[in-house]
Amino acid sequence: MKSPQLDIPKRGMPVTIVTGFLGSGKTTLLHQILKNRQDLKVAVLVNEFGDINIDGQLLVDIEDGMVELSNGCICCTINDSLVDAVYNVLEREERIDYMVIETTGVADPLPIALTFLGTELKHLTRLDSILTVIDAETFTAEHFGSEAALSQVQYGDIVLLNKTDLVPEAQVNELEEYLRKTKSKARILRSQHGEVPLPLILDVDLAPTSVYQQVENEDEVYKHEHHHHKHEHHDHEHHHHHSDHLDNDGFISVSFQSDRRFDLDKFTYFLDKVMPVDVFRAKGVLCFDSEDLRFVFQLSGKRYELNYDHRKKPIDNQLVLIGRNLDAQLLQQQLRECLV
Ligand SMILES: Nc1nc2c(ncn2[C@@H]2O[C@H](COP(=O)(O)OP(=O)(O)OP(=O)(O)O)[C@@H](O)[C@H]2O)c(=O)[nH]1
Repeated sequence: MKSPQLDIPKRGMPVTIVTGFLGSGKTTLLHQILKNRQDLKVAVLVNEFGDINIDGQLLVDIEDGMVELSNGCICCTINDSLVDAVYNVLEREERIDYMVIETTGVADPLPIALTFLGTELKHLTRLDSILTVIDAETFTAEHFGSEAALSQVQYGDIVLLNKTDLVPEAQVNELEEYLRKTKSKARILRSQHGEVPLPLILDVDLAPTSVYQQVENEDEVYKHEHHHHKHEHHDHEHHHHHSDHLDNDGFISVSFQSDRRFDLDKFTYFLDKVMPVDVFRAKGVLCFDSEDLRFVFQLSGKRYELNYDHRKKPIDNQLVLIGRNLDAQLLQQQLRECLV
C-alpha cells in the first residue's frame, strides 16, 4: 500500500530582519549572504523605497526564486503584503532553510518584527534577530533627523559597522564606543562591503522577543490615547497623521525612466553640478550613448559609483532618487535634458 502523503507545514523558519539607513549596505550584505550561504537555501525578501525596484533587478540575477514584496514601505503596508510574502515562501515546494528580509532604508523595523510575533506567523517562523547595518562614514548621533533611523539602531540585536574602509580606525572605535553606551547587549561587528562570517549573524537567536511584545502593548496604549486625543480636535487628523508616516520622515523618492540613452558628459555634469545636495541616495540601471554595456549606478551621500554590468545589454534607463524636499518635476526635467 502506498503510504498517504503527509503535508506537514513548515514550522519555526528562522528569520533575520536586515535594517539600516538608506545606502548603509543592506543589499551588499544580502549579496554576501547569498554568495556564502553554502548549502543553506535562503529566501530573501526585498522591499524598496521607490517605484522602480532596482535592487530586485540586480538580485534576481544572482539567486533565482526570489520573492519580492510589492513596492512601498513595508512598515505601512505590512499587514497585507509582508504576511502574504512570507506565506509565499513557506508554501513553496522546495526546501527553504532561512529567511532574510531587507527593509527599506526609511522603515522602522519594530512593526516588522511585531508582525512575526503578533500574527499567525509566530507559529511558523522564529525571529532570529534584527541586524542593523550602519554606514561608518556618514552615521551621526542625529540619525539623519529620522525617527526610523533611530528605531533601527535602537532595535538592532546585531549592529554591523559597515564601510570601515572609508574611515580611519580611530573614528570607527569612537563610533563603537558611542553605540556600546546605548546598546550594551548588542553584538557589534565591523565589515567592508558586508563581508562578515555568516555564523556570526545568522541563526544566532538574539532577538529578545518578550521585549518587543512589551513594547507592542505600550504602543497600543499610546496609539489608542493618541488617536482619541486627535479625534476630539479634528476628524481628519488621524488620517493626516498616517499619510505623514507614509512620507517616511520627509524622505520621498523620484523615479525616472526612459527608452533613450543618457549622454555620459551631461549626466555626470548633472551629478556634479546640478543635482541638489538634498538627494541623499540614488540608484539605477543606466545606458549611455557612448557605451555598449549597461551600467549600475549607486549614489550614497556625496559618493557615487558607475559600474559596468556585464550581465545585461543596455535596454533603457531606470533611476530612483531619494531625498528630502525634492522637486520631482524639476529633477525629471533636468534628467530629460541629459538624454541624447
Ligand atoms: N566603500 C564602501 N562602499 C560600500 C560598502 N558597502 C556598500 N558600499 C556601497 O554603498 C552603496 C550602497 O550600498 P547598498 O548595499 O545598495 O545599500 P542599501 O542599504 O541596500 O541601500 P538602500 O536600499 O537604498 O537603503 C553601494 O554603492 C555599495 O557598493 C563598504 O563597506 N565600503
